[in-house]
Parts: sequence; structure tokens; C-alpha cells
Amino acid sequence: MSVSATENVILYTTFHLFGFLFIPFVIFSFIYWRRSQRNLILLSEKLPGPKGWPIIGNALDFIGTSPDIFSTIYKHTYNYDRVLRIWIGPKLLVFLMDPRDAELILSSHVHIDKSAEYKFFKPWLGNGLLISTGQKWRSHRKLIAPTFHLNVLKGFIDLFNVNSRGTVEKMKREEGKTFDCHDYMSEATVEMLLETAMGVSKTTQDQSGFEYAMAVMKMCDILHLRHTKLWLRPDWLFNLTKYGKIQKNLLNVIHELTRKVVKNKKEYFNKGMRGMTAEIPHEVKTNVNKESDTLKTVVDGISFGQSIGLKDDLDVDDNDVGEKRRMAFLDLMIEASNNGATITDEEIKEQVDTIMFEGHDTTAAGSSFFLSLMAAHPEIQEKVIKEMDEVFGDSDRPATFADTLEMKYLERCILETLRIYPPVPIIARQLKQNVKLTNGDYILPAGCTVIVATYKIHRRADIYPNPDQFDPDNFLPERTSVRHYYAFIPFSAGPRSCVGRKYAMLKLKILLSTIMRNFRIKSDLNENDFQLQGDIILKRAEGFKIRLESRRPLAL
Ligand code: HEM
Repeated sequence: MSVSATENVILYTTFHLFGFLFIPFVIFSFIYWRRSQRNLILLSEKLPGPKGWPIIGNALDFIGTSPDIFSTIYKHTYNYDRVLRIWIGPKLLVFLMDPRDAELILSSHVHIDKSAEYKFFKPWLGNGLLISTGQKWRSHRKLIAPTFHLNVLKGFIDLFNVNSRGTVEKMKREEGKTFDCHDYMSEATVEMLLETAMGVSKTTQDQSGFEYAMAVMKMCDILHLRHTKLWLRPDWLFNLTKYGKIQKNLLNVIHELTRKVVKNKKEYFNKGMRGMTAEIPHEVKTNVNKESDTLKTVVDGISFGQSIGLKDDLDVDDNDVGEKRRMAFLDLMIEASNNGATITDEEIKEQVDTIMFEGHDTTAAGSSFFLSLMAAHPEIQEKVIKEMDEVFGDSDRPATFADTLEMKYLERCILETLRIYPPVPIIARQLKQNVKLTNGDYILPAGCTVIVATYKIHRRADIYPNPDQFDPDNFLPERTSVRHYYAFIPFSAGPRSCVGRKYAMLKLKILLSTIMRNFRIKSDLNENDFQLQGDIILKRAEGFKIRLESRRPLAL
């Protein structure tokens, strides 16, 4: 027998062995799975959704580029108004698009477990606040939430100003050119987080915030691939691919920075330098103590990005937060660890990674969408500029907390940006028990992944007239007062709401007002040209392309 004939025999035998063993294995596994998941399957059959293929379900919807997948899933929501069932192989996803159902899940103290997809974050964020659950999440949330109360945040205003002015200075290099503003927003938000919540000066970091921000962006791309491509899900297979190797390198960059941040802070702390943020230049110091302590809201019906009817652990009366607890995030973590076993060093690092990720990519996307929308809607931009001129006149003084309360129109534009392009477009939870929805006979089965579809809720025509139109008047009091509280949830809501909500709103107002005092934003593209991709954080696939035109000498 020749060599090629032998090869043919081997191939033939292997093929048949594969047929004899693999196909029965798949069929047997499928039957076993159907029997063991009877509750899930029976209840899912009553849920509305597009027809799928045997075994793979609707997995074909997840083939293609990121914008393709986003648009395919979004198109389904036109046919299914409140609830949408999708199968990806054996995995059942149920999208909720009615604010009443969103409330049912998000306000619950029971349905707080994150979905299995969050496990891909684990090598990066460990058991940080975003993914932990149970008692660990409860005790760490209790520790961390007070470090984002308003009385702590007011102490950050000067640093928000310094960094916003630095960003304007850097962006000036791009004047007249078309460029992607996301890189600038990303770098600015990383540096602000380092200097405020982490309390370390960016100049003491020998690795730039920019490098970190880019690594985070690439990590998000990889995580998105693992969510949508079934073969990248098992760790052993993923680690063999080029993506596994890239992830390893990216995590080295990310963790090197966070380790350094914790180490530096501990050194300061041991030298007795506590309760500090980075150094503030004299010329931008504002007198925070003289500022009005009022908690009044700026846009009626909405308080720091959330409906005023929704209260969470950030909304405690600031006078109830004792002196000792008025500490910035990393200071408090280190003090807690020095004082006992509430939190270990490894857990501190995980929380730093979590805050750095959650606090940076979300606000970078939010501010980049805002600037893109200003360019696409010049008439709205002029109203923002008019308000800036009314608040600051010709002065180039830094913004104060009182000024932020006067930026009513700017705030409406920020809220409208977060409505129409919510940086976190969906929120996913794993159900441990069946849940009956608020209206109708639908029951979500235990074991399914329930997805609160923020992006769709924010674009319901029965809640927002002309839902796809950028209209800051959606946040006029007469409109906010008649809406369901859960009709606007960019920061989620309930016990697992975003811990950085107030931080984000304050920072966005200072950063964006500083930019709008200095530039007019232009673009050759309009909103219809935006291609959306929902890789964990919502982004413009083509980049956030804008052009800057100087309004006046820099307010620096
Ligand atoms: C525009 C900016 C932001 C948006 C739209 C946003 C949105 C959200 C959303 C929707 C969640 C819930 C996610 C989920 O359940 O899967 C969340 C959680 C979280 N966010 Fe934000 N966020 C923003 C800024 C920030 C900032 C500035 C920080 C910190 C400085 C932060 C820290 C966190 C943390 C730690 C969690 C997890 C909370 C928990 O599970 O208890 N976020 N955020």
C-alpha cells in the first residue's frame, strides 16, 4: 500500500469514528440537557422571540461585525415590544424593554447576581464591586459608597478643573483637523480618577494614563469577542488563541498601573500623609467651604443622573456622613485594611481595578457622545454656549460647585446624551428563581440571563416622543414628571446602581463646560452616520470624529 493510500485509510477511519462517537455524543447531551432544564425550556416557550435553529438557537444573529450584531439584536426589539427571548445554543437570554419590568429586577435585593458573562472580567477585575455578589458585595458596597458622597466629591472640584484645562490645552493641538476625541476623553478621565478617587498625582506615575486607557479599550474588545463568539468562551480554548496571549499582555499593563497606585498610596499613608488628593495649583483653588451646601437639583425631577423618586445609598443626607468617613476611595480602603480584616490587599487591588475601569470607560464614552452630538446639532450647541457665557461672562476663572448648579441647559444635554446613547447599553443578571413579569403571563425561568435593555427602554416611542431625536427638552420638568422612574436608567438603579453616579455627573459638567467655554465643535458627519457598537460600553465604531474651532483665547 502506498503512503497516500495509508493516509486515506486513516482519514476514512477517523471520519467514521468521529461520526460514530461525536454525533451520538451531541444528541445524547442535547437530550440530557433538555431533561435537566425542563423548567427553563417550558417557561421559555411561552416567551416571545424569533424562531431559532435546533441546538444553536439564534446563535447566527451573533455572526458578523460588532455594529452588525448590535443592529440585528436591536431590529428584533421592533417586533417584540416588552420581552424578547433569544437562545444562543443552550443559553437563554431574555431582554426586558418595559420600565416596569426593569424595576422588578433592578429594585430587588434578591436578583443581584451578575450573569455568567461577567466571569470573563474576572482575570481583570477579580471579585471587585462590579461582579462580586452576596455578603462580600454587600460589605464592600457599604464601605465604598460613602467615598462617592457629595461632600467628598466637592473636594475634587479643583482637580476636575485642573485636568479639564489640561485636556483643553492638549486638544488645542487638533484645532481645525478632524480627529477622534475619545482618546482625549479617555486619558482625561483616567488621570482625573488617579488624582481624585485614588489620590495619587499623575506625575508620580511613570506609566502614562494614555497607555492604560488604550489597554482598557483593547481589553473591552476582547471581552466583547468572548461574549459573542461561542468558541472563545471556554478558558482553555481561549488561552490557546492569539486573543488569550494579547489579553495576558494587556492585563500586565493594566495591573502594573493599579499595583503601583496602591503601593504609592500605602507609602504616603505610612508616612502619615492621609486624606490627600493630588496637589492643586494655587490659581485654580476654589473655596469649597464657602460654596452653598444645598442639595437642590438642577434639572427638576432628576438628581445627579437619576429620577428624583429613586433613592439609593448615595442619596443619604450628607450631614449623616461622619467626619471619619469623609475620605476619598483609596484612602478609606487602606485605612480599613490597616484597622482590621475588612478588606485584604488583594481585594483593594481588585476594587481599584474596578473603579478605574467603571469610572473611566463609561465617562469617556458619555463625554465623546456629547461632543459628537454638539457637532451634529449646532442650534443646540449655541444654546449651551450661551449658557456658558451667562454663567462665566468673559472670565476665565475655574468652575465652582455653585456654577455647576447654574448649568441647567448643559445638564439637560448631558442627560439627553445618556438617554439616547447610554454608555452601558444593557445590564445583565442571572436569575436563581422564577420571576413573574408585571403585566401578562410571562414568567422568567430560573437559570436564564435576564437583560435590562436600557438602550431600548430609553428609545420607547410611548415614553419619549420622537425617541431617536436628540432633544434636551425631554428633561423639562413637565416631561420628567410624567415618566416612570425606571424610564431613564443610564446608571442602573436600586441596590446595585452605579456607585460613581454623582462623581460622573459632576466631572462631566466640569470637563464639558471647560471644553464648551473654549471651542465650538464641528463635524462633517451627522447623527445618521454614527455606527454603534455595544462592546460592553457603547461606542461609535468609526471613532468619535469631530473638529474644533477656537471660541476665544483659552480660559487657562
Ligand atoms: C457616565 C458615566 C457612568 C455610567 C453611564 C455608569 C453606568 C453604570 C451602570 C449601568 C452600572 C450597573 C452595571 C451592571 O449592573 O452591570 C454601573 C455600576 C458601577 N459603576 Fe458606573 N457608570 C458611570 C460612571 C462611573 C464612575 C465614574 C464610577 C467610579 C468612579 C463608577 C463605578 C461603578 C461601580 C463600582 C459599579 C458597580 C456597582 C455595584 O455593583 O455595586 N461608574 N455603572
